[in-house]
Amino acid sequence: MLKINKLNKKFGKHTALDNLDLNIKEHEIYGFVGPNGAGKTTTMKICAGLLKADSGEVWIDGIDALNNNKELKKKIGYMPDFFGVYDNLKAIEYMEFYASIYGINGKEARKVCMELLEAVQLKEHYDSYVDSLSRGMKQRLCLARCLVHGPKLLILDEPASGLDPRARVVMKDILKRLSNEGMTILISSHILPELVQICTHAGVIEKGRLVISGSMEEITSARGNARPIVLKMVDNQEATIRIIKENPYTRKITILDNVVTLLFSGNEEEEASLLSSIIQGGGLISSFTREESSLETLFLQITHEEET
Ligand SMILES: Nc1ncnc2c1ncn2[C@@H]1O[C@H](COP(=O)(O)OP(=O)(O)OP(=O)(O)O)[C@@H](O)[C@H]1O
Repeated sequence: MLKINKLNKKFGKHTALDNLDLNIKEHEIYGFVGPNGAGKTTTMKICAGLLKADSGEVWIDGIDALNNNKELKKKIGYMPDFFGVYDNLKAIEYMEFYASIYGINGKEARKVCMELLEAVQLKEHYDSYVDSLSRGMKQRLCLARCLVHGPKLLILDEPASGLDPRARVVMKDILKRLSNEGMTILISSHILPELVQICTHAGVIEKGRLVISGSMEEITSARGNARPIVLKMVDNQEATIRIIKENPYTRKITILDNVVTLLFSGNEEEEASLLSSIIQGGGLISSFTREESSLETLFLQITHEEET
């Protein structure tokens, strides 16, 4: 459904995309994960025909997307991370405005728009002003607007950002339903546990390159049995970190606030010995657990890793 070959984009001297390859098949919900500035938005904007690439190819449902903007627009629905809404319009007027852009008018527009409002759980709000809707509702309205012309590929840039947990669950359910109905979805997010729940496939992008891609199972097992030790430091962090770094079985260490994620090659005994030396060294920690390998730890490993 979406095939990207050797895509390149520079902003001045800065390389945003560096020979990026990506392949998403029909009906996949593909999570696009990467740290700030990795190139997610740039990739999505190029796929949506909003930004010119320097070189490379993008194929969407058989269309050469970089050279066929008109056909491309019919194939995709793009929801940006920051979206404008028309606050002085009612929800149904907002939808019908977008429908008219695609040549859908009158009774047909009303029917299509009401169906879509129902699909995003906003049917009862069809007559409400957009500015009276909550952030989650506005985001769902924006999603409904992206669907008005029946696209085959949805490109969603951080659709859950700024949403409270309940609104995220609603958004997730809607996306799952769309996928079950045949939609292919490319979705970027920093909220990694959420991507794990919703996505069938994922890829991690860093510095404009795809560093890993595949089904969720393939990805989480790709790094073997890299089950990290996660520990929470309460006090004397410097001593704890020094002791961990000095341990001969420490392979990689990631520190985010007071949480250390550690790739450790030792067995259970060596693990216990590490814990004991941290405590003897004056480190105060509130938890020390060996976790399952997950997309989140993999992401940390790939993107924030610090060689020891
Ligand atoms: N219009 C622009 N002009 C100059 N540099 C840009 C422009 N747009 C993006 N960049 C740079 O290109 C790189 C990739 O940016 P991009 O927005 O694609 O990253 P991202 O993965 O979407 O990040 P985030 O998660 O923060 O949204 C960054 O270093 C960014 O600063």
